[in-house]
Amino acid sequence: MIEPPHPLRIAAAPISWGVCEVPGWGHVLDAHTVLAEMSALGFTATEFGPPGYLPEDPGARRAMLARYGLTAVGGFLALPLHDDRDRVLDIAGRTAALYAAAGAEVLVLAAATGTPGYDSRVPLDAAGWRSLLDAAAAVRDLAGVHGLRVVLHPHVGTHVETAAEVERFLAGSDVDLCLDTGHLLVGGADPVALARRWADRIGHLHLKDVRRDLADEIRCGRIEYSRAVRRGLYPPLGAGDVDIAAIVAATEAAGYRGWYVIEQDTTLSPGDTASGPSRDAERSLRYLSPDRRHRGLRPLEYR
Ligand SMILES: O=C1[C@@H](O)[C@H](O)[C@@H](O)[C@H](O)[C@H]1O
Repeated sequence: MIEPPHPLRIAAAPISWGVCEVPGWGHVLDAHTVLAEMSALGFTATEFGPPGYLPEDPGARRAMLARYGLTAVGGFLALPLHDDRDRVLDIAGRTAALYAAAGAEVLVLAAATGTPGYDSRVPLDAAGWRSLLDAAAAVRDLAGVHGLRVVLHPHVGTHVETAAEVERFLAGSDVDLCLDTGHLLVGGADPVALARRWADRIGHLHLKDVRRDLADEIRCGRIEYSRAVRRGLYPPLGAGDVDIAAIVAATEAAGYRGWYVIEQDTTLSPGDTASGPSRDAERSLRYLSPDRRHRGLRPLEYR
């Protein structure tokens, strides 16, 4: 059993406190509350959350994070890459400028369908795929001008969702991957196998654990994605069916030195406080912590 040879760069994300880009997703806690919770748990970096959650002025955004001892990792941006290229590039360009000026490193792109939410989609045809791949490369170039790394995030209810679509994207593009362990498993991929096979294409990581029973129900169409999230699709790291330790081992062995963002997508109801999500985030942090032994936990096995 080996501990990783250097500290992992661990970061938080607002989605773990229910802050999501999907309209009507659930009760939204104010940003100060969420940042204070991250800080109290010892996080020193975070993703941004959806547009409008943090100040739109980059200096104000950076200062707000700094007030809680946090620096910027980057953020998630779901755009209909297959459609309306000018609009997509306009939004991506403005977002990249904001992210970079606020001190971020990475822009996490998803291939949105164009309809809100992630509960349904119609797969793309060949022409749609060509536009998607082309726009992803254009976003990568645009954001590169600002010094940002662009990665494509496979996501349920987007055009890069299933195992075959992830492979198709990787084979057809040189834009790297945000390996989101949760969405990959829900989409039917094996995140450990993928982490090993495409280790040199991983530009960013979202660590999620998943309940496989609910993931199977989503894939069979028995339950909508948003309902499965409400029913606890994503438990804290170590409490679900994803072999997180094997994934970290694979990426570390391949020389990955980027961020490990802990994400436990959740929804809150009116009246909910931050305490439930914070308890879960603490549990995930403990799962990843190198001093697990001192906390009475079994060391992670980095094979
Ligand atoms: O994985 C993710 C989503 O599930 C979620 O929808 C987004 O809010 C996150 O930022 C993203 O990283």
